[in-house]
Amino acid sequence: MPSKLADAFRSHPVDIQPKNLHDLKELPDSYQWSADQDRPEPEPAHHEPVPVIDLSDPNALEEIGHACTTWGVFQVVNHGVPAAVLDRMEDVAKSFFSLPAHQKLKAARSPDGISGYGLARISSFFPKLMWSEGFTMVGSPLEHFHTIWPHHYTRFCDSVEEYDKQMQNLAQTLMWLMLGSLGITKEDLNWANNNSNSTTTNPRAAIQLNHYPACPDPDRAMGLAPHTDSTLVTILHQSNTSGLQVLRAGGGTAGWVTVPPIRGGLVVHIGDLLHILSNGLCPSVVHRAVVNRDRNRISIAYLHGPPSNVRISPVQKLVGPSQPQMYRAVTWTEYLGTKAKHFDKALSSVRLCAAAEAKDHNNNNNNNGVQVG
Ligand SMILES: O=C(O)CCC(=O)C(=O)O
Ligand SMILES: [Fe+2]
Repeated sequence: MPSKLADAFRSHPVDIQPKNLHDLKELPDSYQWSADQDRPEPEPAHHEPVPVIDLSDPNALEEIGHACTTWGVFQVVNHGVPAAVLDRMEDVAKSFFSLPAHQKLKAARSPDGISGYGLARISSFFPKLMWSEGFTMVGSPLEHFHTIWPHHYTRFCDSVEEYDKQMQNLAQTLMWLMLGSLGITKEDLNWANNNSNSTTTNPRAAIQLNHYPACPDPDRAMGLAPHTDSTLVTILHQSNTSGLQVLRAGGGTAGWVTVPPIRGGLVVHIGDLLHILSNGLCPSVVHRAVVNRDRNRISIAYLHGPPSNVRISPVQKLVGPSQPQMYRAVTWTEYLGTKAKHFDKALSSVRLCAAAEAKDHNNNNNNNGVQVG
């Protein structure tokens, strides 16, 4: 098993080249999703909105606990990350995606690599292509940026570094709030207390830039197919154009719910590793991105995971006679490899006990048959 994050996909190369989607007047057949392939359908008229939590509110802990155990997603405001830092990062993404195709391809991700420009890796699990392009950064983007912008790379690198620092702090804060709401303290998780800041040699995060160009036939296209993130938590900044939808499971209100962009707000997704850590108490949210006719959309995902040598398993405090341990221990790199191989079956492939069948949200009957991974 590879131990470095950058090696996670060595055994599962994906070689699908991005195509230039700008200026296409019609949706090519290879991008036309049918209804049984989760083509975006209208949102249910009455549904609860995704919770918006003010981190400066004294009730924030309680609200986070509720959002984590029910939705697996929430938005945060008053989170302390300056709007200018978000704006500068959005500028990096816009500057990159507006480059001509041949320039972007200078930073192409290799088929078995993790960093660089390309289509979402999950494309290989679907018969149709997604209407998007992405750029993934694990560790410093310096090499790629130097190639693309020989004269301006320092400015762009600085914006990424600043964003990374702010997001790392916020991710830690959110993790402790989420775990705190489940009664987990720092004493229960030894690895999480080690705050050695060796992020360049031992990345605990990836930054994923996504671009969804305006689309001539948005109702038949898919920006990013339904999936769960292979992280502890993901913090998502979306530009002022909506597109993110989360799957609300359960009862009469089941369906896709749009997460409207809030100026300065950030979306927090629970990832599969936090689902494992919480012994299934917190669902990792199934989400997707839809596209629209007139506007380009940018999103920036900060994918936060554990240090690469740490094996994530259910916290012992959450395991007992009535709550058997649901998952075996996995490192982040191992889990990424498992996801690259099994996609929507990745969580069940690390599951230990039958009780998990009933509890695991990804296996319930209300998920409308979508692919989760
Ligand atoms: O663009 C979005 O809103 C979703 C992006 C996303 O889910 C991802 O990068 O994993
Ligand atoms: Fe995602």
